[in-house]
Amino acid sequence: MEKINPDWAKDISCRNITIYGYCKKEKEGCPFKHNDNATTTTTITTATNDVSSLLDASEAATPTMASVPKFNAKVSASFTPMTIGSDSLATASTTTSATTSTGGSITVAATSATTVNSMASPVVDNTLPSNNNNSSNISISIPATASSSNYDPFNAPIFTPSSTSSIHTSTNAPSYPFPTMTNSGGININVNDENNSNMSMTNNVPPPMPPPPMENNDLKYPRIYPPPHSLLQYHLYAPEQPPSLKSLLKPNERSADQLFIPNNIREDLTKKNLSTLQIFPSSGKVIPSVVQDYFNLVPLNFNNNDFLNKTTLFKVFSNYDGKPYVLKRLPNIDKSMNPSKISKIYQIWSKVNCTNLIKFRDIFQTTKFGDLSICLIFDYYPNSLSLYDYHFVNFPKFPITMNYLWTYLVQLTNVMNSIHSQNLNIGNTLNWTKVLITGDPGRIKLSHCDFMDSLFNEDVDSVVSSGGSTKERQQQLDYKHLGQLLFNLSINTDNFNNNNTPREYQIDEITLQSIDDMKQIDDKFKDVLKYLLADGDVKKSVHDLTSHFYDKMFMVLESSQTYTEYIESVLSRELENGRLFRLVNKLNCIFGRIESRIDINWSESGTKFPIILFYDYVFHQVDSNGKPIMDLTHVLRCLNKLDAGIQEKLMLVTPDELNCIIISYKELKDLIDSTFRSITQ
Ligand SMILES: Nc1ncnc2c1ncn2[C@@H]1O[C@H](COP(=O)(O)OP(=O)(O)OP(=O)(O)O)[C@@H](O)[C@H]1O
Repeated sequence: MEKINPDWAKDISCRNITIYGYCKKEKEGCPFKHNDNATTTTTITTATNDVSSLLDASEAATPTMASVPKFNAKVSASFTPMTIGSDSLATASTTTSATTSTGGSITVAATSATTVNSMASPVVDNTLPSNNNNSSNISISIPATASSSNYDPFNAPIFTPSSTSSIHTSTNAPSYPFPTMTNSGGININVNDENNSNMSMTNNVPPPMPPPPMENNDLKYPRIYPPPHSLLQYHLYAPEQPPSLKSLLKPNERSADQLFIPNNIREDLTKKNLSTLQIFPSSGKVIPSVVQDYFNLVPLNFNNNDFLNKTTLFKVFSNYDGKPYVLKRLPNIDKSMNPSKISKIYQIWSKVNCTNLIKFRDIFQTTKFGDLSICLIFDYYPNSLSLYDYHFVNFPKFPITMNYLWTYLVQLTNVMNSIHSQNLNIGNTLNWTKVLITGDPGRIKLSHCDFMDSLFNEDVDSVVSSGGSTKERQQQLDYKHLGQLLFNLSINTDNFNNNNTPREYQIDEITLQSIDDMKQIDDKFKDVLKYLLADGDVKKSVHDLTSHFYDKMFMVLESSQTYTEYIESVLSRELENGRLFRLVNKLNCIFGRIESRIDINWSESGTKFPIILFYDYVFHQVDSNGKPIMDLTHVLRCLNKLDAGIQEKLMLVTPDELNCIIISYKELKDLIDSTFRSITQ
């Protein structure tokens, strides 16, 4: 070790004080200055090889945070391997093996020259004295208060997003289709706007909502939901290639878009997520903010222009399990309704489990809407459209083909079978506004059964009466309702080409002749319609019904399975994302922690130092001019090798290129795993 000149050392603050808050060798004759703890600007001299003092000091008591300089990863361990013949490679190759880590397998090579401990170099001032070439005097500014560690997120001022978009103040902005009323928050909601009562929603994604006119400007919530800046930009993803380029690809080649989820599926799922997460500026008066166990009410049937007195649908979140549900409110309930009837309805209907029926979850009475309402809770299927909207209203319209008709028939037979087997009936809710399309290919769910009838008209015991003639008659009527629905869809297939409102025929308007007259559907389907709509004493059954189209059930099964396999293959492309995300999370959890700044294990001679170098090697690559490089292939390759824990070795070099570590991915993986485990225990 070089002898230290006490004359100049006495004016220089001891590095151990800076790093650890005290110096073990102070009483043993350490020549550096020790009585200057209060200063916030320190000078470190690195002209010595005093690594041992650094190590010794670490064995003592825990230093205080305030005296510890901030570790700056950016200036510590970023290295890009240079081309052969460059200076740095020459430096690296002339290194001599000096120390070995505790694991025994991590080789640290160090030059005879002394290095600055980058762990202890927070804010570099670059005020290097020009008269001393061998030593690096670096001025370090330590903030008087460690701002990051003192930050208290709970006491920080609340951020209230606000938008300056002119749309908020525009007097021409369309208003809500709700009754005019003023609430405590100053929201003025206007119902009588004819232009807006038919608010069209492509794929049922509500457009960004324009704000209601404000009475005062003190409102603290964002006025557009979702805020425009949070809408995803789909075009940022790999666009599909034109067919001409696609055909040039060899069988083993892939274009960028083929490596990811197809754009249409991603867009669809993203829109669904967006709808699920959408919130509404509830003031607590017009729409209550909490109803029983449910909160964040967002109206779903925007066309409802008698908001207070009609049945209303809301998307809600459950306070119990955090999932989204649909709350259907039946207003103005008779106060004399027996609560036991309500609970019986729940017991009966919640038992029905069928993939083609939206699950009924809960029922309760509430006065939160200003009257006595009954609320029914169902599963929520974002962006689902009724058959009517899907085929006749929404843009683009989907033409009704024979395949759609068979698919619908099979699925609706399935739901009818499930409901009848529980001794229940569907009722007249089996129509094209209550059957929802929830996905491809033509996946449908019945959204609602006749709860109203059960609640208001029937004796609740008749709802469960088994084999009773009333129930049987109602079940037989379900076949007619199914026939009516399918007939209405069939007869309006041509409606796709014109803009006429589709005509809805009542059961008694449908004749055998009108079925025969339909040119657009095949004879087999006509037979099914005739069976469903036939009058007479013959008792209809699901068994007899399916005998008319059992071969079509195979077709539906086939298309459903093919689609499932397609979706599985798409899913498998994204499989690695989760794995790599977990790995990146793991790395970020252990890297750059405040406590690691004072931990000797994370110092240049510590066992964890390879993690710092590896992190910079993966994410902070620079080119030979020091310019940052963004090479995702490099990142992916390194992370995959790390995850696999292969034996391949890599050389990690400190930014000053004076030290390097040769380590295998396997050793790195073990090191990262053990470090992660130690902080999660
Ligand atoms: N469970 C659900 N998940 C997602 N969206 C739904 C659900 N139920 C209904 N919707 C959406 O709400 C729209 C309106 O549904 P529905 O016709 O049942 O309500 P409504 O107009 O209040 O009914 P009613 O005719 O009883 O007044 C549907 O077309 C569908 O887009």
